[in-house]
Amino acid sequence: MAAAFLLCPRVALPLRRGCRLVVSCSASSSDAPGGVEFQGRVGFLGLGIMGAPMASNLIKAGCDVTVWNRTKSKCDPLLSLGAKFEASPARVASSCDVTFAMLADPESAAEVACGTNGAAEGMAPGKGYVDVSTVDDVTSKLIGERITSTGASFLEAPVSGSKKPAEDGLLIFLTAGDESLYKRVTPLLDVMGKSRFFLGDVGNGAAMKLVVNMIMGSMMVSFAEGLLLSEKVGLDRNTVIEAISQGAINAPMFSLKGPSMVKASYPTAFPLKHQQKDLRLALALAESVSQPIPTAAAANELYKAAKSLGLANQDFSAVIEALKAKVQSSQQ
Ligand SMILES: NC(=O)C1=CN([C@@H]2O[C@H](COP(=O)(O)OP(=O)(O)OC[C@H]3O[C@@H](n4cnc5c(N)ncnc54)[C@H](OP(=O)(O)O)[C@@H]3O)[C@@H](O)[C@H]2O)C=CC1
Ligand SMILES: O=CCCC(=O)O
Repeated sequence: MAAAFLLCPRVALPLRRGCRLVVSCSASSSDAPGGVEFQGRVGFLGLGIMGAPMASNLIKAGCDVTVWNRTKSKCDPLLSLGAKFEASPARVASSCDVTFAMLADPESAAEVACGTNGAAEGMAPGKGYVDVSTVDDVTSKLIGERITSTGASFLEAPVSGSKKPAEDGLLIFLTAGDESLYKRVTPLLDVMGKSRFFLGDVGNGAAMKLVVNMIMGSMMVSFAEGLLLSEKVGLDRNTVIEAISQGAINAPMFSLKGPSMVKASYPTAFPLKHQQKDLRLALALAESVSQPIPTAAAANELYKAAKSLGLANQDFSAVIEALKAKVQSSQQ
């Protein structure tokens, strides 16, 4: 799809009221060949590592975007790009046609949607709420029920892809819920992402996201073990990374994170605390259907150990430090 964008660029036409975003590339909006358009005002709640670049891409595409963030100063760069500000999620929702939310975890996603001055208070028939945070299916259903009780529509749409894909508009949306809202926001998803899946009922998007991140969390631990073993047996770790990149277990994550892990540097793209949250939620999901996931359970213990070493806000690749600490404690 990225290649298709090169051949068929997206066209953004801002109007006086709201956003008239015309996606002229049928490859990016295959369910409406010949182009689809979104008309209306767009709200964005939560301007962290992911939310800020996603909202920024919507503004750059010509959308009329209104933002809110708990820490207000994080709105400033978006306001400089032309965003409007409202003082609460409820006010954003009542002034916008569709509101996106990118919050840290189930607790914050539920609070921002359903709490006092939360988005639900500003919702009404004809409006839509799209939660792109990574949460569990139970939380997503709770948010969905509260939003739809106002007559508004709800779509869960967690994303694969990290800080750089968010900046580059190359995320992967794993959506579920109201299909007409999905179709309505397709042009917006295609500004922020390179692909999208519609998975049916609310909960399926959350479950898909947790499965993907469960695999990713275990892969990272296995990679970290490999790097430490390589070092112990005298192999050059950068050569190990290069050899991996040529073979069947090649993954962009290894080439991207490996060189900085060798240098014990963990610039944050995906915070370790969020990876541990996703493993915790995946374990609960597996428990709910009596599915054993012992490798993920072991990986989760290492992320918990890394958090207790003060690494919660570092990149999740810092989990390697928990393995190093294990070696040190076994030598004492
Ligand atoms: N980073 C990544 O690579 C990816 C992250 N995700 C998921 O996306 C979500 C956001 O991640 P990311 O942007 O990295 O996280 P950040 O920690 O950078 O941002 C979290 C956001 O949630 C807000 N927040 C936290 N607690 C509350 C609360 N109690 N009330 C209101 N707002 C709150 C923060 O506000 P404040 O600024 O005030 O702290 C901030 O806007 C998470 O669910 C994560 O798992 C998904 C894909 C990739
Ligand atoms: O939830 C975070 C996912 C990070 C990624 O897909 O690279």
